[in-house]
Amino acid sequence: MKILISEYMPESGINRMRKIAEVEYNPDLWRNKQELINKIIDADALVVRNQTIVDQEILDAGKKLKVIGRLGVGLDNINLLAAKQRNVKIVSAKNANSVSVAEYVMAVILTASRPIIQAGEDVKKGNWNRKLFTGNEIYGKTLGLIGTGEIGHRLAKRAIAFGMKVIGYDPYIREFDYPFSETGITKVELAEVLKESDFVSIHVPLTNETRNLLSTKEFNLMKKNAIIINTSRGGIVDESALFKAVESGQIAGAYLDVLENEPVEKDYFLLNSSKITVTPHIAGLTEESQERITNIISDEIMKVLEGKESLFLVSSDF
Ligand SMILES: NC(=O)C1=CN([C@@H]2O[C@H](COP(=O)(O)OP(=O)(O)OC[C@H]3O[C@@H](n4cnc5c(N)ncnc54)[C@H](O)[C@@H]3O)[C@@H](O)[C@H]2O)C=CC1
Ligand SMILES: O=C(O)CCC(=O)C(=O)O
Repeated sequence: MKILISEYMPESGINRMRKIAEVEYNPDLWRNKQELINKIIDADALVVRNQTIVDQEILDAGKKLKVIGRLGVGLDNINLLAAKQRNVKIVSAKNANSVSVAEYVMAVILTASRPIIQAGEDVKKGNWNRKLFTGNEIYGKTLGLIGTGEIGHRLAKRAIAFGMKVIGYDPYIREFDYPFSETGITKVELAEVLKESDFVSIHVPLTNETRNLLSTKEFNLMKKNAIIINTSRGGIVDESALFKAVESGQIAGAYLDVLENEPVEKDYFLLNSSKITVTPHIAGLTEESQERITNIISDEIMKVLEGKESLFLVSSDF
């Protein structure tokens, strides 16, 4: 059997899978579609992160393909319907990086509120500007969540521990899975999240419905001091409209871990705003989450290839 890995995977997972199959590891393969097509022809399994676009053409080429392992959560880079039609199973690492993303968002909220890095740099210049670096408390501020699933409810728990009020919009959440009484999130409509929040954090998948979910109309509802945090997917926030909203002072700023087209060059227009901070899709990337994800995905791929039951199969009911 052959397992093809087209993006970065920690060595421990690769070695685990070598016990049952030949493993071809090429972390840059996602960049070259033709090479991926050539290599997938005799692969039984494919392992990807979020950069390999697994479209119909790739799935057509993968005649022997039985399973795709997603080293993470978001599935917007995989044509799920085409995979289902070809009986290719998908395993994903549900919630294995949720704590990492929740902690990243808390770090952003604290960074936006207290200029510690800037104050430290100023002191190194020989200054002692105490008043200049007066910050804000996050205690009593409102965090608005768009999407209250695995990441959203973990973030709520952490924000509530800091004394924040947490409201959330998620029309599809199942109360049975995530009881709001236990998560501490007050369930509201999207407009209320936008009107009431000091921080708006996005935690929904990229779908036809969520593409450009936040654009000019939505920014116009927001407070002037509000900060948008997007760790979810580029494409959910309309980037041109965001740039205008931030530069015109309609909202205070944005922290984006994800962009519509990744990676970007240094002249990318969003990087020209001093009020927008972009990080290179790292919210879920910690040593701990990577170990969890690697173990789950390598184990689950082997289970599928050996005909055993996997509890990490993505539902084909979409
Ligand atoms: N930047 C990073 O490193 C990472 C990014 N992600 C992204 O975060 C997303 C969310 O991850 P999880 O919380 O684990 O997923 P999840 O599936 O547990 O939660 C997503 C929630 O969004 C809700 N939702 C779906 N459509 C919606 C809509 N139109 N309006 C409002 N709510 C809607 C669902 O009901 C669900 O509760 C992933 O799909 C992925 O794109 C996930 C992990 C790491
Ligand atoms: O760490 C990665 O490769 C991507 C994480 C992510 O975006 C996800 O899990 O959906």
